[in-house]
Amino acid sequence: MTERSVNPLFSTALWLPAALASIFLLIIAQFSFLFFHTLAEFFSIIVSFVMFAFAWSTRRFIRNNFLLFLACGYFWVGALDLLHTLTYRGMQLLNEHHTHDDIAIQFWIGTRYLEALILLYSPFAARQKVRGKPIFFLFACISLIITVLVFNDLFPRTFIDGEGLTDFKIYSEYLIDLILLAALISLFRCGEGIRYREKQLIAASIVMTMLAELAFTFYVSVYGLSNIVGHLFKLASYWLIFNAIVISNIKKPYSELLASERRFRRLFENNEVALWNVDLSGVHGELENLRKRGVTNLRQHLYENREIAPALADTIHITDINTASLELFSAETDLDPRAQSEQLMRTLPMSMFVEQLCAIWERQPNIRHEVVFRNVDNEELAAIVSFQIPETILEYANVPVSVVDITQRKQDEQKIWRQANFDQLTGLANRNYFTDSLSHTIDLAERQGDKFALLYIDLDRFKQVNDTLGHSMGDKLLNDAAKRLKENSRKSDIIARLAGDEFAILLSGTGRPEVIEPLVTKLLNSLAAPYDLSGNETTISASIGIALFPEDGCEVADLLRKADSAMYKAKEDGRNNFHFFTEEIEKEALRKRQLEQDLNRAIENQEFELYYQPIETLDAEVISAEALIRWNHPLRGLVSPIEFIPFMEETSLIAPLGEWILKQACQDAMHWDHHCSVPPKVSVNISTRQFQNQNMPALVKQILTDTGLSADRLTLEITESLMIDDEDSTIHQLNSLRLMGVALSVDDFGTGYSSLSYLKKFPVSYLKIDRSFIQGLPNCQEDSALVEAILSMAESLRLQVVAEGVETSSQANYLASLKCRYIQGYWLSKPIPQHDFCNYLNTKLNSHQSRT
Ligand SMILES: Nc1nc2c(ncn2[C@@H]2O[C@@H]3COP(=O)(O)O[C@H]4[C@@H](O)[C@H](n5cnc6c(=O)[nH]c(N)nc65)O[C@@H]4COP(=O)(O)O[C@H]3[C@H]2O)c(=O)[nH]1
Repeated sequence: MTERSVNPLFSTALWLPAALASIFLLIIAQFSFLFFHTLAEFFSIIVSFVMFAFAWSTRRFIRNNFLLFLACGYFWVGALDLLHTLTYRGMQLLNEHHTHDDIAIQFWIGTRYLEALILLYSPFAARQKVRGKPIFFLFACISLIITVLVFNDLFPRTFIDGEGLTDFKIYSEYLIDLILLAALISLFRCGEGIRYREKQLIAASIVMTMLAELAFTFYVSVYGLSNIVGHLFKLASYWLIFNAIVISNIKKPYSELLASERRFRRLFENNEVALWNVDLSGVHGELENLRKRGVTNLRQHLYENREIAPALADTIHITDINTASLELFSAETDLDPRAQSEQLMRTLPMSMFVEQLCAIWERQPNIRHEVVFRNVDNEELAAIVSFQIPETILEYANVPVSVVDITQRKQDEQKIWRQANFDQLTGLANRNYFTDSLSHTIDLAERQGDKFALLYIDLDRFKQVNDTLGHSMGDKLLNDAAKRLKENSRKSDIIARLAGDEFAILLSGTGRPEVIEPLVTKLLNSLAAPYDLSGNETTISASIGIALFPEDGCEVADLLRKADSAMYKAKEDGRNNFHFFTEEIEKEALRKRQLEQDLNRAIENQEFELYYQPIETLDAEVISAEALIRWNHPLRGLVSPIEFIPFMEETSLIAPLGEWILKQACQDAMHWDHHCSVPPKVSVNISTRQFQNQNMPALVKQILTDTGLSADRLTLEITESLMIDDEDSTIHQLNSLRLMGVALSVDDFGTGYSSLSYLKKFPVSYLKIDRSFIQGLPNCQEDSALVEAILSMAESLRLQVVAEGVETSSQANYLASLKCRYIQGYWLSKPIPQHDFCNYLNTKLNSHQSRT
């Protein structure tokens, strides 16, 4: 309900006392007019003084300018009314000269002018800043002037005995009524700062005063009826203004307090944050006692007297809790909340309580703690406990403490932290956590002069397990390997999975190889033991590189890199091995890094060039030419592919270079078409990596289309290792190439794997007997036997054979005697630059033709 909708003028509580008082005064008037007059006037005088007392004493809290202005004015109105009452005829309190009708009425008129003007100006005062003392002084002066005028007979006559009221008196009353009318209008038009309820009551009060003034224009005798009526109106007017100013202003703070209490109670009850009202007065009292006993450092005192803190904790009581608190305490709501809260309080950590005591002691304004504790169901909870230290002693009895349950947030944070720092698959630390720990261990070891070792572990040929048994089995193996690493390490060691099949261990507290070696051997042995992958028994080995702190480095990246390089060295040394980092490894790694940079630049600057080595029949007919790459190094001159091809195969650089070689070789073969009468085929070496990482049939098809070379002019030289991989995708790619018409040749035949069964599966056309078997011919019996066996096997499988590395005529003749049709080697020609190869072909053709 709005304030405007309640009209205070219709309230019985307002009119009933006024009506009763009027009846009472009317009865009195029948017996003694003087007594009636005195009572009626004293009522208004008391109202005026009470108004002033109330406004003056509350001016700093209420800050109501309107009220203060009115009250200051009414104080002096009351004072003048007192003079009016005391000078009334028959009062006999002053001497005879000063008590007669005219003097009392003069005071009356002067006072009413003052009152009317106060009411006229008060709405304007409501909008200004009113300073009490000057205003009070101003009204004091005006009242003094009126008093002086009246007592010195300087005030105009208002009443003449026997004649009645003078014109001055009557017209003054009219004028006062006019001023009051103006006050009424200004109250509603200008009184913006005044509450509507107050306005209504004051307006009614003004109307009553106006009626009173009118009544006072009628009497001839001061004891006449109109005088009685006028005084009753005045009584009503003062009663109304008293209600407007005093009662409503006294009621207001109480009703606001009540509303605010209700608001806060709602806020307390319906708050989603757990709120406890805690009685800290006991604690406060005890702390004050300690202070009085001369304790200056509470923390120190509590440390020296351990029993104090728990004793103080016992003085704390929870006086109130809200519903959110109940949820915090227990899932079972029928438990006694107060008992639960007391029990919960006891589970809060004492360290937190000591901190809070110190904060109260130091009079810190706010206290905020993150705590972990157990609720009545013994569940672990995390919460933020916070409260404000009260300003006054009284408030210590009721300190609101908020307890925000952050258990879920903590769990989420923990989960996120685990995800960010631990490997999901194995539960080991991840690279992030490991590098942080490494950095921390370095700092600590530097300060304490400790040593430690960093182990970099890589599983050998893990990819094969993954590819053959599938990723889930690969994951299981990684998991089992991680378990074995954990089982064979100390608790203090930090074990991490850095990526894929790479692990690392931080062995703190030891940097001595004689201690590390047995441990690493134990790790290698445990990793090499068979794994049961859902029925498939699999073995896998590992290679471990070791870097030592501080000998090998004092930086995280440095140590990791060096342990990694040492691990590669262990792999090169035959796997299932470990290697400590050495300077030589570093140099080798540096060389490789340099090479990688150089090769990258070489690809960009097109520093590569193709040479061709002919493959011929024994009667000198060039049937093909093998493309062999050379690197025109700006400083080193021509660099052999032996130096860089294996390295490029390790990195991803082989793909762009292999593509360039294939395209260039096809273009060169097309060039021979135009410059040689019998152009040969072209043979291009393709590394295993290219088949694994690229779609070779698509690439070959694209290049053949781009260059215009027909597929039957192209032979791809592949290694045995590619076929031994026996992957579906490889078989598929080779079949596609063969179907396109591209011939396949097995390079370095005989050096690879013992099983020859792959020859049945793969669509190969040529076998190239490795140079190492040709070198011993014709004298070495073993080589001769092997070459003979290869030739006879090839014949039965209908495969063509090329003998590589033929350097002498005796080798060539011997091969001819064995019916080997094709040969390649320095005996025929060394690899020739592309721009000279046409000459070679033409010369060869001429001599072949002249011979035939
Ligand atoms: N001692 C001796 N050596 C002879 C004789 N006849 C040929 N050679 C050398 O034997 C290598 C034959 O090539 P490969 O076995 O495919 O072995 C090649 C091949 O595996 C690789 N390679 C060369 N060019 C390429 C290429 O374009 N792509 C790829 N992927 N690998 C290539 O580099 C290896 C070495 O190539 P090169 O140094 O050019 O060495 C060539 C060649 O110069 C001989 O009578 N006596």
